[in-house]
Parts: sequence; C-alpha cells; structure tokens
Amino acid sequence: MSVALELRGLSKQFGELKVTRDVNLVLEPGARHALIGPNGAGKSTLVHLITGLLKPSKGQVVLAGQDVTGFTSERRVKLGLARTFQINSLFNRLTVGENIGLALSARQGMDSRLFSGVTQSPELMDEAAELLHSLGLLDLATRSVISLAYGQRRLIEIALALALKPRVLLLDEPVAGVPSTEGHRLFDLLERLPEDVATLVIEHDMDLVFRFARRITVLVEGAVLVEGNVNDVRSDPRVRAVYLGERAHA
Ligand SMILES: Nc1ncnc2c1ncn2[C@@H]1O[C@H](COP(=O)(O)OP(=O)(O)OP(=O)(O)O)[C@@H](O)[C@H]1O
Repeated sequence: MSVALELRGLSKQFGELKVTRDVNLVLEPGARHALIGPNGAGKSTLVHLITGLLKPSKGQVVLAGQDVTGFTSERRVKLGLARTFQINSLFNRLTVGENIGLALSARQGMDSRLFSGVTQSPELMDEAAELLHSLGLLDLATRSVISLAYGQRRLIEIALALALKPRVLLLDEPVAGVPSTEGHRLFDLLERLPEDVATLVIEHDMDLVFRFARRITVLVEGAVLVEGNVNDVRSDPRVRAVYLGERAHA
C-alpha cells in the first residue's frame, strides 16, 4: 500500500524568519502519529502547509503518491485529507445526525444546501447513525448541535471529518477546551478511529499523546529534533531538555 502522506524537505519562511526547516515526515496508512513541540515550534504552520492554507517556500506535500503542493485546500480534501472542522462549521439548529448526513452527502457530490434531500434519504441517515455508532457517539445523534456542551461538539467535529472518508485525518489539539469529565469520551473515540486512516494529532496534552500515538515527531524551532516510537521519544535526553527547559522557564 502506498504511503498516505509524505512531507519532503518542507520549509517555510516569513521574510527572514524560518518557521519550518526541511521537515520530512511519512505517515503510512493507519498511522497513529503525534506532532509535539514547545510553543512557537511551528506546529500550526506545519499543519497549514499540509492543508494548503499556506504554500511552502521549499519542499513538497505528497498525498497518496500525488504531489499536492500546488493544490488548493478543497482539492486536498477531495483527495482524502480531512482535518477537524471548526465548531462554526456545524449547523447549530440541526441535529448531530443531520449534520453528519450533510457531510456524507457532500462527499457523494450532492449539493449539501439541499438539506431536505438529506433528511429524506433513509440511506444517508442510516449511514450517519452507523458512523456515530462506530465512534461511540450514537447517543448524541438526535440532539441539536446547539444543545451540546463544548466538549461534545468537539467530538462531533471529529465524526464530521470522518464522514468525508479520509485517508489522512489531522487532529489539531483535540483536547483543547474539553473538560476532564468528558476526556474519557475523547479517548474512547480516538481508540475507535477507522484502522486504515492515517492520523496525525497535534497536541500539548502528553497523556493523550503517549496513549494514542505509536510514533512521535518532536518539532523545535521549525525543525524535527527527534522522530521515533513513544518509548524512544520519552526517554530521549534532548526531548527532556526541551520540555524541562520550558517548564523551568515557565
Ligand atoms: N504569518 C506569519 N507571519 C510571520 N510569522 C509567523 C506567521 N505565522 C507564524 N509565525 C511565527 O512562526 C513561529 C511558529 O508559529 P506556530 O504558530 O506555527 O507555532 P506553534 O508550534 O503552533 O505554536 P503554539 O504551540 O504556541 O500554537 C512563531 O514564531 C510565529 O510567530
């Protein structure tokens, strides 16, 4: 099977400021990979380079063997790159199930503005329920989005991204703002992600990173400091120095 996502020598400069420096990264299908690094390390910039919000100064983004460096974000989504949607992309007055139905219909090329077409399609609504069930979120299906707590909405954002049937899923700080009482639902959901989807999580919460990831890339000053499996990264003295140094600084 081909590599799901590859970054080749990716660099980004804003004027004189080098924010991303020659980053190489490979995600195999089904990868569970975390990107970590101290504040300002360039994690968000790297995500923007992957999604197409920013264009690199050098290097390539390759999605399932295809060089997508010059492609718009929309084209990348169509080719299987999904990221968690921002909260405001959910339709507040609709139910969770209807929101997922709309995302499924968009994937199938239906005009998602034709909302009635979605709710009147038992197949789509069944598929939405099936997806929510597989993620352990079926209890939220008939709730209107507006009635959900913030943490619950963040879970639904992940379901919405998965409705696009991506090859690669980018999760940008999934824990941010989720109260600890709802944290277990997020962990549960992450364990239920489809096995073949390559997942890259950008996260500050080390508890989540160590539980979820099989490989970790540590970014410092825009460059990869270390990449390896969880134990290697955890015990690497350079990583400890970065994090302990940061803590001592705080
Ligand atoms: N559009 C821009 N123009 C100039 N500098 C930028 C721009 N975007 C980001 N930077 C700089 O790039 C560096 C990396 O920022 P980035 O937001 O990617 O880091 P980060 O690792 O995501 O940080 P955090 O964990 O705090 O969110 C910072 O010094 C930031 O000020």
